[in-house]
Amino acid sequence: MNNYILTAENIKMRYDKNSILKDLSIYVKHGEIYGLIGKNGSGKTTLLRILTGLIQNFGGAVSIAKINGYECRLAVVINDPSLFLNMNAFENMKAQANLLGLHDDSQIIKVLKTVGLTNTNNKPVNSFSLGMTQRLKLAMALLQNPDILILDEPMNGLDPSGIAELRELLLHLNEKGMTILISSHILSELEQMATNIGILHEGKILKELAIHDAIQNEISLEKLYIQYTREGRTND
Ligand SMILES: Nc1ncnc2c1ncn2[C@@H]1O[C@H](COP(=O)(O)OP(=O)(O)OP(=O)(O)O)[C@@H](O)[C@H]1O
Repeated sequence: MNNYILTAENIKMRYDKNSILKDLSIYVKHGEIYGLIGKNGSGKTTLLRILTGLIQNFGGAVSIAKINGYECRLAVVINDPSLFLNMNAFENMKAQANLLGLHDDSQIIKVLKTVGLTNTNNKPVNSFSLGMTQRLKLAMALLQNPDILILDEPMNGLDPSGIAELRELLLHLNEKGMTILISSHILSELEQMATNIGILHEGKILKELAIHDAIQNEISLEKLYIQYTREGRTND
C-alpha cells in the first residue's frame, strides 16, 4: 500500500487548441506540505482546479485516499472572491456553515480562533486588510475540517508580517496532521515551509524533490527553479 493521500495521473488539459497540461502526474503523501512551483501561465491554477473538482473536462485520473472507508476531505482556498463584503467574519462563516449543513456555531468560533480572527469587532469584511481577508478565506475552508488543504498563491500581496502569520498558521495546521498543497512564486517561503516541491514546466511535473535533500546538498530552490524552467535546460 502506498502512502499517497492525493494522486493525479496522466492529466491532460487544453483550453481551445492550447495544450496546458500534457500527461502530468503528481503524487502527494499524507502529512506533507507540497509546494507547487512553475512559471506564470505554466498551469498551476489549472492543475489545482482539476484536483479540487472545479474543472471536470480533463483527461486522466484524480484519486483521493480513503481513511476508515471514507474519502479524505479536501478544501480549497483560491483567489475567486467568495466573501460577502458587507458582512463581518462570523456572518460570512455562518453563511458558509449553512451551505455545508453545519448548524453548530462552536465550530465557527473554534476556526476563527485558529486563524486569529475572533476580535474583529463586527467589522465588515470590506474594511479588512488583505492578510485578514486571506485568513478568513482559510477559515472558510477549515470549516470543512479537511484532511487536505489546497491553496493557490495564498501569500500574494501580503506584507512580510502577513506572510509570516500565514506561514505559522499553515505549519500549525500541518503539525496537527493536515496535508497541504500550496502553489506559490515566493520560493523563500516554500523553503521554510514545504517538505516537498514539484516543478511544473511544459505541461508536466518535471522534478519532485524533498526539501531536506535540497538543503543537505546546499541547493537553493531558486537555483533549481531556474535550472528546470529555463529553455534548453538539463533535467538531471
Ligand atoms: N478559462 C481559461 N480559458 C482559456 N485559457 C485559460 C483559462 N484559464 C487559464 N488559461 C490559460 O492557461 C494557461 C495556464 O494558466 P494557469 O492560470 O493555470 O497558470 P498558472 O501557472 O497558475 O499562472 P500564474 O503563475 O500566472 O498564476 C495560461 O496560458 C492561461 O492564460
